[in-house]
Amino acid sequence: MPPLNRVCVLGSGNWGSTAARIVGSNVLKLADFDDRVNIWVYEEMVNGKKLTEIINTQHENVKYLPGHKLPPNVTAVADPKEAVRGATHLVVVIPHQFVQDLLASIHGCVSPSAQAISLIKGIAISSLGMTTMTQIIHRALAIPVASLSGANIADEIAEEKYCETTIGCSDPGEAAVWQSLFNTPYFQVNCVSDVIGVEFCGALKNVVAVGAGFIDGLGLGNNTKAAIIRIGFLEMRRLAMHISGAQIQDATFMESCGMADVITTCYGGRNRRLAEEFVKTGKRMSQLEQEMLNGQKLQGYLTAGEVYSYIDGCGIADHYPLFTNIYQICYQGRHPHTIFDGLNVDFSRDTRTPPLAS
Ligand SMILES: NC(=O)c1ccc[n+]([C@@H]2O[C@H](COP(=O)([O-])OP(=O)(O)OC[C@H]3O[C@@H](n4cnc5c(N)ncnc54)[C@H](O)[C@@H]3O)[C@@H](O)[C@H]2O)c1
Ligand SMILES: O=P(O)(O)OC[C@H](O)CO
Repeated sequence: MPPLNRVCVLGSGNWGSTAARIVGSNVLKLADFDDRVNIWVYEEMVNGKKLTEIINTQHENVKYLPGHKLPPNVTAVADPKEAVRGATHLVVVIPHQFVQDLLASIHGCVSPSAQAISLIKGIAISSLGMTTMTQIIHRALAIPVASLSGANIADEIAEEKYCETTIGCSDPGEAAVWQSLFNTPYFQVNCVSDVIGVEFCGALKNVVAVGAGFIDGLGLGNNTKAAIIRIGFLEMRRLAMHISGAQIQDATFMESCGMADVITTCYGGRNRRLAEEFVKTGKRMSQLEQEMLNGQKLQGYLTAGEVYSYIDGCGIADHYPLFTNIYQICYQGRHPHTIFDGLNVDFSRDTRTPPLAS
């Protein structure tokens, strides 16, 4: 009999713990997967005890996903090298600012026949330009990497409220395996071949969420927020197409990872909530993150900085007035009302859809 596949979840925050809950339950139904699922936990003390010990005895991540039990076959491991040992399927789900350090810590420990999926919403800027998380993981581990992103507020999924998600995977066989690991009656997975398009959507919507939070903080209404969502969505698509061109499919933007995620994040996400407080209190985002999130991390204001450094470096910032305004409000002390400056951009030539025959 061939050896069983084994999953390791790298990350145990709000979404990481929720993903481990889903995968931990699904592997029990899959004959070719080992029941044991390791979850790498960035170790910390919670109420005088190690978080790994709490998870392994109470089967609950009391700090990042309180009130929801993890299946007992999910085992918390503090050493990332030990966590990935023997894993055939890596689920990478940590805040994007920590991914490089994590990958360095497991260098040489991952089986060359393993594969990975990134649930991270973020991008990175390097001398190579703007890179996605699947590209970074692939470069570090030299294994195939898929992406998963969608309108997925973790707390709602932990409560098993129906939603959809999108997996981007170029190999249909591997996509089917990832789907079997994640799909549940309340978490409906749709697979597409556009790996990078899925993750660009997930990363860039966090910047739009910051803009939506500014609108809420200014006390403006639903129509105004809808305008920011529409323009933000078009800037997301324009930037993704600019960077990866033909690799990205227009249809991806209509999946859960695209339009649906922009909507949910602009109404219910952490980035939106803290951006609203930023306007109301005048505090910095990093301070609000520390005060309000109990260790959870924001991606949106960091991504706004990364996006701006890229578009400014390329001399194309004037094609992205909303992203530029959000960056300048976050980092340069501009008043949130300036979010509307220069938003009358023509996006009509961005679509690749041919005109309908008359
Ligand atoms: N929470 C959600 O609703 C949600 C949904 C979809 C996608 N995501 C994405 O998933 C990714 C992970 O977010 P999350 O919500 O699971 O995390 P989180 O924000 O809830 O928690 C932060 C995590 O980072 C860990 N951490 C802190 N310092 C660290 C360090 N130096 N090195 C490594 N880890 C450290 C903490 O232990 C904790 O596990 C992000 O890219 C996020 O955008 C989140
Ligand atoms: O809480 P946020 O703003 O990090 O968003 C969470 C998810 O990405 C929504 O799909």
